[in-house]
Amino acid sequence: MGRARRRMNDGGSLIVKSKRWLRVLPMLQFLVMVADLATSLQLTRMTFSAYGTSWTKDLNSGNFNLIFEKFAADLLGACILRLLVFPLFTHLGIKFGSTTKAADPVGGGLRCVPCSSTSDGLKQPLLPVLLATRDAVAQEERERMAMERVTSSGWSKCLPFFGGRARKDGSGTNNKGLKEEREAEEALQCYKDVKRANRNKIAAESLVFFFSTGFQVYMGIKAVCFDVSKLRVHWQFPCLLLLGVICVNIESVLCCVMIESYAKEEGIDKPELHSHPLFFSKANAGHSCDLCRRRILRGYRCWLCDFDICMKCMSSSTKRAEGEGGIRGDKGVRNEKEVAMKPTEYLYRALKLASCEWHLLGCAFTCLILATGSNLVTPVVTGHVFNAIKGENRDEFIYNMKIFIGLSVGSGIFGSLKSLCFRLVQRKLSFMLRNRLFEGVIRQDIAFYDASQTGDLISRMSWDCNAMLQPVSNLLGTTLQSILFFFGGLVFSFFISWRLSMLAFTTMLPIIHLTSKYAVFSQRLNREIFTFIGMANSVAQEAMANIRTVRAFSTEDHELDRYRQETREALHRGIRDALANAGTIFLSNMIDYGASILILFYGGLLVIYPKKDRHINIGMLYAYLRFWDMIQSSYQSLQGVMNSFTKAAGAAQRVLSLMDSLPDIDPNSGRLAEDDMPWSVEFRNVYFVYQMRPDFVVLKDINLKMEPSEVCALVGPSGCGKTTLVSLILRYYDPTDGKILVGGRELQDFNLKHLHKSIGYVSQETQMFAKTIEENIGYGLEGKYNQSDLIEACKAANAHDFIMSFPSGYQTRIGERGVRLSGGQKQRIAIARMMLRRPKLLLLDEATSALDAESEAMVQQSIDSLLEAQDRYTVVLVAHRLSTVVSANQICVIDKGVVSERGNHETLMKLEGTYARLVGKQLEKSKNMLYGAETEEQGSPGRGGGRGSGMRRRNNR
Ligand SMILES: Nc1ncnc2c1ncn2[C@@H]1O[C@H](COP(=O)(O)OP(=O)(O)OP(=O)(O)O)[C@@H](O)[C@H]1O
Repeated sequence: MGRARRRMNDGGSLIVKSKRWLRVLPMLQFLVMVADLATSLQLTRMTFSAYGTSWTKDLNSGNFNLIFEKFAADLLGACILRLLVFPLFTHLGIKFGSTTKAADPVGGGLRCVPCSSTSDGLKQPLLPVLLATRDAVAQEERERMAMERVTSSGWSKCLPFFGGRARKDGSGTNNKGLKEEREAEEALQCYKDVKRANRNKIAAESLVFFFSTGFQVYMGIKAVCFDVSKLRVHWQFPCLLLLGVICVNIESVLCCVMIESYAKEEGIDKPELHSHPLFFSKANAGHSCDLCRRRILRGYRCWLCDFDICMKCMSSSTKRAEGEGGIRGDKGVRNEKEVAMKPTEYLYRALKLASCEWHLLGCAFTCLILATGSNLVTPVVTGHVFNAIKGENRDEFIYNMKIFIGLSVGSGIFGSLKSLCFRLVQRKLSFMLRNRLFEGVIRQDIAFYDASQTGDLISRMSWDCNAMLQPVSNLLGTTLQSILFFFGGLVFSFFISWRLSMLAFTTMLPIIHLTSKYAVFSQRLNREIFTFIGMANSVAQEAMANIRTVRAFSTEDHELDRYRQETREALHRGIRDALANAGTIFLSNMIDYGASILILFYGGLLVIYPKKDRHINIGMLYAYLRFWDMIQSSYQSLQGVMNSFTKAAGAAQRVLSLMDSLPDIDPNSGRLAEDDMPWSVEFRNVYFVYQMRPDFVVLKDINLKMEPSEVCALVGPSGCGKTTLVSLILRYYDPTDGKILVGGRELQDFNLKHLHKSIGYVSQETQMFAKTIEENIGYGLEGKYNQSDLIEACKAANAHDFIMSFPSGYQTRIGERGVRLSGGQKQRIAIARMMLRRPKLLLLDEATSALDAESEAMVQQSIDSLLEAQDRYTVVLVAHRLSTVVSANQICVIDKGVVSERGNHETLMKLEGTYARLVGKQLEKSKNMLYGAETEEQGSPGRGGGRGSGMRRRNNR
């Protein structure tokens, strides 16, 4: 971590460490206090020089007004009090608000382990995994033999009494359960400590704001009472007073920043699990762990990017390797630190994105400045109009009205032009961002999809894109406008009446404090709401995708409950947010109205009872009120932008991290496959481990050669690794160890996009698009085939006839994932799709598994004709039905990830090994089924047509 940190590991507790930049804060505070003291000294000196020091005389004469004015001159006293109070509260806030314990009882000494590189994560585990597998097998064998010994000696009956295996297992689980329970208890205790510390922090900060408001009120009263006409230089007093108010504000803000920063709750750094600090939280009750997907009651949470992790995964440092979520390439989980986003970085990226529309932006900014300028001058002109009305001055009235109309028209035109330009920029950015994000998603390695959920990705593409872009237009439009309004309003209002301003500004600080506290609270709640809605969407998406299974098992209510549970959680948080929002609005409105009352009351008095140094007219009072509104609303909108800005930085990280992440297997690099190259495929000492199952070696030391134009069949029990071999030829994954050669050259040297053009693949699960049949068959070949090619391919796949039986023929739309077709029809379309591409290397992974006997016979016929034309294709055939593979040149039997037998049908039958056993079993099964079907047909002629025909079909298979 680049940040300078001092960490102490104190028996599982974490002492808060300082950051170098924090040392600047006390120095800054000291400087501001010196400036404050100097200002107060000067103000006091001026007051004494104006009034003299004989206020005891006034006390005797009972001139209390004068006494107060003189007493109010004692600004030095207030300043000294500030110098004591602010540091004291800061100290108390840091002392009692510090989280000396981070809620990490489970982390122990693990948390600081640096993650140097995750890219070698896949290479490393292989040896340990192999050793662990060997040990596990040996252990299992030992246990089995021990059990056998016990069983053979007749002790098995006594097992329950002697405990034996059952007791061992039971106690193990118990111990584990107790440990987890203890860890959860400790985490909860730490969490309570952290909560208490947070409460202390908030109390200290509130006291700081309370006192600073008091000091401001004091200065406001002083401003109202003080008679500047007694001074030789009139403008010095208000300016110094304003400087004093600014100092008070800076001091109180710095105090709070110091309390927040020094007593900040430090999250747990576990870079091997997540790139941001993690915080223990009870608030994520109901969330799912992003690694194991289990629901969690208590766990750890990243407040930056909505990452949740359960206690169990938190205590395991290797979980991330097999956990879901995160960005993962073919070489393992990406180190997200590389793309971690700070708000400043976000700002830079957002502006960089927007910079391509510089001409629109330039136009928008010009319009914005013109529109804001007109809006700023309008209240003053309105004031003059009122004054002209009150003074019944017709010429002045007409003159000011003309200016007013001009300003209104100008502001309207420039305002709408500004909105148009910013909106256009936003739309164009949205278009660009979405396209780039989809490009970023679709180019990821297949390993990325093994660990991702479609719902999450879709949410990134919709919610996160919106959240990221929202402040871009706000930032460009509203922020600048609000800044101009805010400072312009301040300057104008100060010029109209500095006394009113000093009085009115006393309410600013409490409003800032209130709204900023609410913003933090609301931000947390809103993040949780987003998470719950995302989870509800995932539930809905899953249910809709599997609607047939849902209907078949009548689990609609169950799915509805799951959905409702997520939305209910979102609702509860929404209600809490609404209540807090209402409370904040109520309080800040009250304070705001208080300010307006003060302005109206004191301003009204100034209008009604003019004194020589403190008089304003009715028009200016009206203008002042308008400026005050302007300041208030611009401040509120600035705060809104800041909130969405922080939110957007989180969303931007999720979007940009995906956009920036390049796949480990780059499909565009490498040499092009020559047309006349020999299409042999060779596996040399290939090992393979799936990232999501790092403890299981799927392929072990595979050595296999498929000669050009040869048919190589892969057979073996389910789960032995046949499909994995095909995936490696397609380079969905790179082998964990060893090499794959195509045409004698390493597969990794080829340009994958080009290579795939020469490979035809029919997968186990046929994948269709919600398009027409023709579009599905010609997928990826747009315009590169003619109608006769299409029909020829379909005839070869025995698909032409059934396609023509549809009223719209090749233009029939087949629905999402091809739901309007049968499994067999889909498989035939997939075969036609493959044939149309005229591939050199055919990969058929159970290409006929979904076909009925008749269709299978037809498709088998077409595959046979393909296979017969051996001089054209090299074929890798995965099949469970051994009848399909009899004629293959080479049959490889894969068993538990190794090639156990190799040869043609005759050779393997002579070996009398696994293959012969598999063939025997299938023959026996077929015979039994045939026999069963026949007896059933004979025994119950009445029912024969129904059940018997089904049995016959299975038999044929
Ligand atoms: N994406 C994946 N992530 C983790 N493990 C996987 C993944 N795909 C497959 N596996 C595991 O790898 C092993 C081999 O799977 P594979 O699909 O290659 O088997 P197969 O021989 O083709 O099986 P079948 O004949 O049933 O299709 C299985 O144990 C499976 O659970």
